[in-house]
Amino acid sequence: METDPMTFVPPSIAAVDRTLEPKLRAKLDGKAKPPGSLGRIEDLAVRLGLIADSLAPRAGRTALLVFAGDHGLTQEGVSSYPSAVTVAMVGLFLSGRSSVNAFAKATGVSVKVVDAGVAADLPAHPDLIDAKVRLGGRNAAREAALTPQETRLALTRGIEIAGRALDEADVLAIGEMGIGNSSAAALMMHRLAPAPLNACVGQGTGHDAEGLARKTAAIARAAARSDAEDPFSVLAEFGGCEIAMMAGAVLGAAARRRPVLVDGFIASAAALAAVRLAPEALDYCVFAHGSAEKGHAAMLTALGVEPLLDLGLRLGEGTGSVLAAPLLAAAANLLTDVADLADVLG
Ligand SMILES: O=C(O)c1ccc[n+]([C@@H]2O[C@H](COP(=O)([O-])O)[C@@H](O)[C@H]2O)c1
Ligand SMILES: Cc1cc2nc[nH]c2cc1C
Repeated sequence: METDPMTFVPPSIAAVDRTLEPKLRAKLDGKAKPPGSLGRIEDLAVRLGLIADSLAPRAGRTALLVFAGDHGLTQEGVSSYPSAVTVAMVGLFLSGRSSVNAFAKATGVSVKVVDAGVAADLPAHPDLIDAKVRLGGRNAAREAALTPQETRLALTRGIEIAGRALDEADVLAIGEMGIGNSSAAALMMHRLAPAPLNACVGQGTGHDAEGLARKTAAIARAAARSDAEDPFSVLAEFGGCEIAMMAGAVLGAAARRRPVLVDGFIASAAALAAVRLAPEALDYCVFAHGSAEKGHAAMLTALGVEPLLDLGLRLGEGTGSVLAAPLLAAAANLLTDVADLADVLG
C-alpha cells in the first residue's frame, strides 16, 4: 500500500513506568551518603533509570551528532553571517578544531557531523554522515522550506542515524550548525509552543538594531505566508533539513529507550517538534543548558522542563550537550558504582 506522503507516523515510544521511581529513590537513599545530598544529580539518576527501565542504567558513552543544513531564509538577511559559514564550519568540525571538538575532547564524547542539507556538495569523510535531503531548505518567506516528502525523508533518516549512533553509545547528544536556523527555530516555537512571535525572535549569531528589525520583519512575512500549526507541517514550512532530521533523531533515541541530550535554542525547537509528534518522547529528553538566546527560557517553560546547566552559551554545535554529558555519566555511576551505607557500616 502507498504511504501518504503528507503524513508521518512516529516510531512507537514506550511511556516510562513511573512505578520504578520509588525503587530508584530507595536505592539512592541507601548509598554511602546522606539521602538527597547529591541534589539534582540524584534526580538525573532517577530519570536515567526510568528511561532505561532499570535500576542500573548506563550513560558512560555519549555520541554527539551535529546536524548541518542551510536555509533559503538567509536571502532575506535574517543572519549577520553568510550561508557559506555553514559549510566552512562543517569542514572545521571534521578537522577537529572547532569549539565543540575541544569540549568533546575534554569530556570524552565522540563527534560525527550529519549533512542534512548543506547547500554545497561535501567530500566524503569518515566522520561525515551523508544524509542530504536537498541543497538547503527553500526560502520560508516565499514558500515551504521542505516538501512533505522531504520532511518525511529527513525525519526517517534522523531516526535511522540516531539508532546507528546508539549501537556504539549509551547516550545520544544532538547539536546543529546552520546559518539562519535561529529564525527557523523561532517560527517553530511561535507555532508549536505556541508563543507570540516577539517572544521567539532573538539575536541568533548576533545583530545590531537594524539587523534585528530586518530579521523580525522577514520572520513575520514567513509567519503570514502559512498558518501551519501541526508539528509535521511546521517542520516542512519553517524547520528545514537539519531541524527536521534532529526531530527524527530525538524520536529515534526515545524509541530505543535511550537518553537524548538536547543542546540550545535550535536543538530544543527540534525536540519540541518531536514531542508534539509523539508526547512520550519528552521523558527521554535531557535539556543540557539554558541558552542565552531570547526565546529559549520560554520554550523550555512551554515544554515544562528545566535545563541542567546555565552557562550563558549561545553557540550551538552541541557545545552545551557535550558539556552536560559527564553529568549523565556521573548520575548513572551513582546507581551502579557507589557502595551501600549499610555495607560500609557493617
Ligand atoms: O544553540 C543556541 O542556543 C544558538 C543560539 C543562537 C545561534 N546559534 C547558532 O548560530 C547559528 C544560527 O544563528 P543565525 O543568526 O544564523 O540564525 C546556528 O549555526 C546555530 O548553531 C545557536
Ligand atoms: C563562526 C560561527 C560558528 C558557529 N557554530 C555554530 N553556529 C555558528 C555560527 C558562526 C557564525
